[in-house]
Amino acid sequence: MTDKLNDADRDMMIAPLIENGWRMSSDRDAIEKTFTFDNFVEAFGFMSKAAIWAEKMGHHPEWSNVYKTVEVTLTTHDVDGLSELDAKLAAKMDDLA
Ligand SMILES: C[C@H](O)[C@H](O)[C@H]1CNC2=NC(N)=NC(=O)C2=N1
Repeated sequence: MTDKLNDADRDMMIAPLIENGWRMSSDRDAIEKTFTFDNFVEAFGFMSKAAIWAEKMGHHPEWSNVYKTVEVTLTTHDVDGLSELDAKLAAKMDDLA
């Protein structure tokens, strides 16, 4: 099982994501990002591609979609907080968007 990130890991893996539009959740150990696309088809296309990666990784986002906006929250339920898997999935989502 993956471990919860320590402070040094957070500086290395989470800080760059924060620079790139991710934010810390205000109420739990999770990161969040709002992705905005040109239209619904682009938003849903992003979700389809991200879903395939998530399944491949065995690590799944909490997310919702309204028209061209996708709200994403990443955390690792197994450790009740952020793990390396969240950092990896966040970086992959940034690549796909
Ligand atoms: C057995 C399976 O790999 C686990 O239940 C995975 C599935 N996807 C998951 N996704 C997330 N976000 N957190 C988890 O702890 C988690 N656990």
